[in-house]
Amino acid sequence: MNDTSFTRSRERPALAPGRPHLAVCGVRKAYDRAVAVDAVSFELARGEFVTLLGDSGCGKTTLLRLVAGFARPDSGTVLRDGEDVTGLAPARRRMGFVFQSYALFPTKTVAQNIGFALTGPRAARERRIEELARLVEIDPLVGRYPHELSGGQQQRVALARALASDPEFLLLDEPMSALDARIRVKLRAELRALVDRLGITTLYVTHDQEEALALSDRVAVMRQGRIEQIGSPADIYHRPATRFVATFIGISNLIEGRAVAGGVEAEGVTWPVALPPRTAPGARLTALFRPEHLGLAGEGAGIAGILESATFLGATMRLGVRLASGRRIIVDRPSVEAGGLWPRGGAVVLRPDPLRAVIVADEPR
Ligand SMILES: Nc1ncnc2c1ncn2[C@@H]1O[C@H](COP(=O)(O)OP(=O)(O)OP(=O)(O)O)[C@@H](O)[C@H]1O
Repeated sequence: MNDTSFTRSRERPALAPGRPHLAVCGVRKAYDRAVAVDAVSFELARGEFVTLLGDSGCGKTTLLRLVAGFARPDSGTVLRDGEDVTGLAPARRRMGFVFQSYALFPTKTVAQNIGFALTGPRAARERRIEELARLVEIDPLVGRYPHELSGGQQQRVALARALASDPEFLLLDEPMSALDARIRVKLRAELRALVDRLGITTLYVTHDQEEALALSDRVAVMRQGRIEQIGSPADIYHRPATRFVATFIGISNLIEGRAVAGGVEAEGVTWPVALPPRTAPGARLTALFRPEHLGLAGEGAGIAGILESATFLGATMRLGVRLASGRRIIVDRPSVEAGGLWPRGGAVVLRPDPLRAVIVADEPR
């Protein structure tokens, strides 16, 4: 989006360092048949981009609506700069919203949609609409009606409308889900650059793990109304706390076995991994090996198997290895490695990287 000069109309008070811009404290919301959000707590630092990620029905939208003020929690509080805003109307929270289903007004032009909530003298409103249209790169289209726009263009208008009130926060609920993959990737990069430039604190909802990892400073993985883990994309991917998070994000080889010196014994071999402190010998554990955490060789020391499948994915080869126990392990190797030649049906050995594997808990602690 355009790098136009976009200045905030109000000065922000200086904050004590470390005070969260937004804090959600023990928020719960139940409907007749379901607890949609259950004792959720998290914080957003000023300017931070946090994504709520989870399957359909896990409570993402409800949580966003509670933050926005469209729904009231049964218990818990929402704090903005330390001030309790739980009872405040949405319009008074200094938050802008973009929802997947937040349809534009069909009988209003782009300019009228963007300026819908603007007040003040006409000339100032028109200047502001122009500025916002330039910001999201729809300035040539301001005279059009929504049905004359592509899906991506409509979401740009929705974004400009959300920014019109100069919000401190942007809340977005699956804003890209109606768009095709190429537009989605382009628009999300632009969105991130835009909120960074404006210094807006952003809470984003998606069920798309790739989108969450690509966009966010931190990702909150939700399951059944709770946040199961919140952390940087690298943390969530490389150090998932639970089995659920490990399987929800990326591809995982989960090895269940018993603690022995140097790792976990399973499938008749020892899988090298650092054990948590004070692990009792013989304790049941689950180790996670991502596909790229496993080296592969034609012979030598390692875990023996048969190469069953090899799929060319461009940068990587995805290899399926069958162990003597019958267990199938997925391995990703750079496709340039070994000349990219992996004979199917041949004997191979797996070489797990002990520095990369982690132990995951069955349930959140
Ligand atoms: N207004 C409502 N009345 C009754 N139950 C509701 C209401 N809104 C949500 N729920 C229930 O609360 C739970 C969480 O719903 P929510 O829409 O927050 O999930 P979600 O993670 O956003 O799902 P999706 O990705 O499908 O939008 C679901 O079981 C849902 O059926």
